[in-house]
Amino acid sequence: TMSWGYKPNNGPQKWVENFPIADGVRQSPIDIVPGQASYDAGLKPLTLKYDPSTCLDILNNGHSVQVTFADDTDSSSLTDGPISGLYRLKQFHFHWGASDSKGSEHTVAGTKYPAELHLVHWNTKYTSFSEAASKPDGLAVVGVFLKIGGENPNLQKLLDAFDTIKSKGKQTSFENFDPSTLLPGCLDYWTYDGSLTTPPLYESVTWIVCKEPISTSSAQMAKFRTLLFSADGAAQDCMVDNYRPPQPLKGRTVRASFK
Ligand SMILES: COc1ccc2c(ccc[n+]2C(=O)c2ccc(S(N)(=O)=O)cc2)c1
Ligand SMILES: [Zn+2]
Repeated sequence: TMSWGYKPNNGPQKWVENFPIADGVRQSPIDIVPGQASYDAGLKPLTLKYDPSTCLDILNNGHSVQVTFADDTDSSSLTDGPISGLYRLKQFHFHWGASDSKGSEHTVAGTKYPAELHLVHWNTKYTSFSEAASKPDGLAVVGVFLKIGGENPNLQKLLDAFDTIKSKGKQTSFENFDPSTLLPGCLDYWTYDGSLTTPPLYESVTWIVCKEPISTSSAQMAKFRTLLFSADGAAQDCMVDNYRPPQPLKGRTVRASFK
């Protein structure tokens, strides 16, 4: 049997067949409607402390491009914001479209961005990422939209590694990258209780979506589209449109850290 993907025969409309939680009460992504978000003065600013020496490698996992971090210490962490305790950075990855008109998972009043960055952190009240991944307060993912503007020199460091990880299963060492260089200047955010946006779709994510996008160029977006869903030797299948569309809010409240 084929594993899950983003095509008509194995994509988001089919995931519920093997992952019934796809129709759950706190699924992600969602359409964020700023006018309906509730400003919460109790929300703290995000504290993101990243140590570039924890950066390990860059991988094509067949669904996205992922940069993985050493998470055996608290060196790269998320605290404050809407969460309590300390969450360690495990990895970051992206979702993007076949064209600049689509690609993000969250949307803002129906607006799609060409891509979305996810920085995945796990709650150190649990002993590991794997244990945390299925707990209701196990993960916190910071989402950052990418919009078409000037070329992004920090993003380029990632793109320069893409030729060596073109196909599924390829990975290469990637050291001393500082993920904070991919954060917007303003860290105002929306937050809500959600899920992983890919199978197993665990309802374990506190979502923290930054209001301000970072920039990328059309040429840089084209570089993302040179990656392949397929492994070496298989028919070349361009890695594009690896995003899940927005899911029903089902009564959830989206809070804003800003007025
Ligand atoms: C069997 O247990 C797991 C647990 C997690 C898995 C996973 C397979 C793929 C991705 N993950 C992830 O960790 C994962 C999936 C989606 C996201 S997302 N796009 O940030 O919501 C982040 C992280 C399997
Ligand atoms: Zn993601």
